[in-house]
Amino acid sequence: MDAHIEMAGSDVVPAVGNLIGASLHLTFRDIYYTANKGKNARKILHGMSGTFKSGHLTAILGPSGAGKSSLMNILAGLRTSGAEGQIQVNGVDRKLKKFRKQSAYITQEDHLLSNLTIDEYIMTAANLKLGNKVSSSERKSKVELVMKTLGLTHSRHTQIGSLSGGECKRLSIGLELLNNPDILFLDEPTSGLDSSSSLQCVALLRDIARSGRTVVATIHQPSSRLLDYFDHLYIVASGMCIYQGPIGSLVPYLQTANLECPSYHNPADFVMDVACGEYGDVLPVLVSTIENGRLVYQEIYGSTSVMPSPPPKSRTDDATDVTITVTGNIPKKKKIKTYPASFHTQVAVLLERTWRTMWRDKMLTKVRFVTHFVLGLLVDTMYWLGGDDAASILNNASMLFFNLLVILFASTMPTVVTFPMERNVLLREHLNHCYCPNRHPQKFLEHFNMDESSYYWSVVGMLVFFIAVRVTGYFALSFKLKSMR
Ligand SMILES: Nc1ncnc2c1ncn2[C@@H]1O[C@H](COP(=O)(O)OP(=O)(O)OP(=O)(O)O)[C@@H](O)[C@H]1O
Repeated sequence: MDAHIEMAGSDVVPAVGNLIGASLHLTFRDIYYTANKGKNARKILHGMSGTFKSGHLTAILGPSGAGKSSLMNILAGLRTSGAEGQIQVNGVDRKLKKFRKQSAYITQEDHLLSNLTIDEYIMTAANLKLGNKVSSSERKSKVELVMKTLGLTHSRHTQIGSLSGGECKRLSIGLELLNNPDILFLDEPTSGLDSSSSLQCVALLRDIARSGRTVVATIHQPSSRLLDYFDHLYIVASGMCIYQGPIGSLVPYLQTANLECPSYHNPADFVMDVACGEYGDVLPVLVSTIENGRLVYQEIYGSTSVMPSPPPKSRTDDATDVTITVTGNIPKKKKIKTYPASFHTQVAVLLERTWRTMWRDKMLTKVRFVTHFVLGLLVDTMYWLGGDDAASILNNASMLFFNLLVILFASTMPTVVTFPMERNVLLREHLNHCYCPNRHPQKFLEHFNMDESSYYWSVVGMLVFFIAVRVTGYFALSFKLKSMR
């Protein structure tokens, strides 16, 4: 381990120890996933099972297009339509609403506002996620702890735009750690990082797992050094599980199917080649040996053991396609308070954040000033002396209407146009019940059967409509002015 990693490790372990997570074991059984409906339906996952234990860092490994992200999205509750199967937390069927509070999902790309410093970013997130019930001093100490945990204390006053890829990734992880999730899902946390930063990031994840959390990460082509940090390996090929168990047992397991990993060869590279079919059609053998993830390959005994079996009776949960078990009386629905921070706190915190980003983004602010000034001049020329005459009362009304339109569109347009880019951020925040627990952007698009291209077309349509309203308004007004003269 190089000096860089050791520094991160020694910084991280005691600090993470203070952020203890409840032990939640995640078990899933017979997960099927079909993308799209009707003619375009495509089966992606074929009855996968598995178990991810708390205190373990699990890697989901597999070639591109094998179904890693699909599986993780289903387990995280991000994807529900088209998915079937049973998902349990500590042997009890997953309740999606509760599970979203217990888990966090960190996407591959870091969607961070570049103008804020680490300090400001974490404090803003703490104010929103921890809410008013946690005192200001407690919030501050939690922020300090998270920064120390992630080794970000030294760069606390650096703006996000100037951070390295590794620091951005650690910040994304830190933001999710604030509300102390018990299960952490990470989609390709090492993508775009150099080997040293990747090791540092995975070492951090292992320390987080050691504090009693379940940490699951999809990973692409890990080096053998990186692989050593993981406790548990779950290998996916063509939507099925071909191995589940400790890293050290992978090579002996492959030997049972007459697949000999060459000496000094990275087992991860070898198993990827196997998964891609370079060693013949061995996938059915491997899938049936491990029973598509129902079994865990044991390192010590060189054998497989059966996962704890979930109870059989089930009905379909209305929020998901995943089945849930019915036992005894159904408890009365409790009203769950979705926002930790009050409405006023949210408004105040977000206004402050917006003000900071606007103030620091001088270029955008100048462009906005110029745009409004030019628009103001245009409106002025169009309605010049319109209000002097009582007969022009209609012009006054139309000017007020026009101004309202400008204010409305000018303020909503940036949000509307950047919505697809922001979608992942919203999605993540949605999962953590941060700001918008009931507004699921992906669901919103699915509901209206919209993909991103149709979304863009609707934005273009709105723009055309806006321009048409303005042009007709202008001609109608000049015609009216002429007829009045
Ligand atoms: N909505 C969809 N419609 C059609 N095909 C889909 C859809 N979603 C996923 N797929 C397909 O399912 C397969 C698995 O996708 P997934 O993103 O889970 O793979 P992956 O293992 O995570 O790949 P990568 O490592 O490249 O991200 C891919 O072939 C993908 O094209």
